Amino acid sequence: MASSTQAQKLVYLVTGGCGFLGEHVVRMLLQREPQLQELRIFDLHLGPWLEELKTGPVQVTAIQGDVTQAHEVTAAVAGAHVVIHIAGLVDVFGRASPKTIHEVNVQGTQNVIEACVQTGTQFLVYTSSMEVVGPNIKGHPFYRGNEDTPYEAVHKHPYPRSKALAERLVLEANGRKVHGGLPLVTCALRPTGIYGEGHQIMKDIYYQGLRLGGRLFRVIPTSVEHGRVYVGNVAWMHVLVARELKQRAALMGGQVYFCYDKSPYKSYMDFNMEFLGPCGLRLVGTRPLLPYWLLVLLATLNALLQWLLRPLLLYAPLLNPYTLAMANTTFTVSTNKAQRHFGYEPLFSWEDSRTRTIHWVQALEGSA
Ligand SMILES: NC(=O)C1=CN([C@@H]2O[C@H](COP(=O)(O)OP(=O)(O)OC[C@H]3O[C@@H](n4cnc5c(N)ncnc54)[C@H](O)[C@@H]3O)[C@@H](O)[C@H]2O)C=CC1
Ligand SMILES: C[C@H](CCCC(C)(C)O)[C@H]1CC[C@H]2[C@@H]3[C@H](O)CC4=CC(=O)CC[C@]4(C)[C@H]3CC[C@]12C
Repeated sequence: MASSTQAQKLVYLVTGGCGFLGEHVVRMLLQREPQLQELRIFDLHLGPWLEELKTGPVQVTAIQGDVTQAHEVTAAVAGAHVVIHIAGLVDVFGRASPKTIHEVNVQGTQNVIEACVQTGTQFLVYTSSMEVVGPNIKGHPFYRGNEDTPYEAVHKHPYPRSKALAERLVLEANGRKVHGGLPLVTCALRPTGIYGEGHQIMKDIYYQGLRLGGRLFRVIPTSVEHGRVYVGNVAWMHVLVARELKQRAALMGGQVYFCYDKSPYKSYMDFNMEFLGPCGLRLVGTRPLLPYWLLVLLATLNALLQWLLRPLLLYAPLLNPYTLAMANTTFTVSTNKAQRHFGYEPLFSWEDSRTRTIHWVQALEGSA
């Protein structure tokens, strides 16, 4: 395979390229990566929108495949210069089993690493998550933290545990010799809660509000702040990291970067209201309408019901002990590491991000 210094035209592979973040990364690469010759999009489920991309100057190759199948991953990676590994099972609601989450997120990532090593692909960018740090189950706040802030990361839930294990695999693989003798260069991006066009949870909460007569009810105090980042800026960070990793391997290899932008620090629901408010929803209550102990009880009941009903049906409501703990724990980042290491500045201002997200909600079917 040609090295990046010889080749002006590059082959990128994006795993999970048809998901919420993946689609934004794919579109951003096509718009803003001039060195791109071929873009391979690997996903379990290919989206019909891929067809419209195939008429442009860059060769777009859609590959239906499963990251848990090593041979499928190796075939897709062979000949790629850069792999952006986004595919993952994002489940904090108990829809998938812990085993499946581990297989996709950990074994899938191991397969991607081994495929790079076997085929001689030198650059690997991994989409990790803020969840590899926290919030932890003890409810310790992480307030305006950065990549070096000490924090007691305790992972009991299968999703954050899997992301933490996978991130470690990626970072430990930095420096391994790939086929041909060159070193593998890896790094991991840790988005906080991503929002923007295509965000399924935002959509679910919006429809829930419509069903409740245009109202949502406050259950978490405004004082609990939650880190959020616009999907367009997360995509932009991926494009930049993938580009700069080739030039600044010594500095960036083996590093982690939080994904951040200028989105305001707010509670999860107050933040969502920035978009849902202009779309006709109202958040009832300036303080939580239910005492916290009652929420804990309801969340525990939901978990019990999920377990009891599992043989019959999948009961997976938004509220469970884990999501309650997440929503009720301050976790915000304040860092400029990405700016210092590879010149990242958010591409979209907060105003742009907000407007784009509002337009997307307004265009949803059944919108008020
Ligand atoms: N949504 C969020 O707020 C955050 C997400 N992340 C990470 O970003 C990545 C993308 O997340 P989203 O776009 O939100 O999720 P998503 O569910 O919309 O996208 C994940 C994509 O991976 C694909 N996929 C799942 N299992 C696969 C398999 N076995 N083989 C091949 N493809 C498979 C899915 O089909 C989907 O297209 C994930 O790795 C997630 O852990 C990190 C931080 C925050
Ligand atoms: C669903 C939660 C909000 C509803 C809580 C309720 C029922 C009490 O009102 C969401 C609160 C925090 C979210 C998570 C957070 O943004 C971090 C994440 C990172 C990821 O890598 C994946 C998604 C998520 C776990 C995200 C999921 C929804 C929340 C738990």
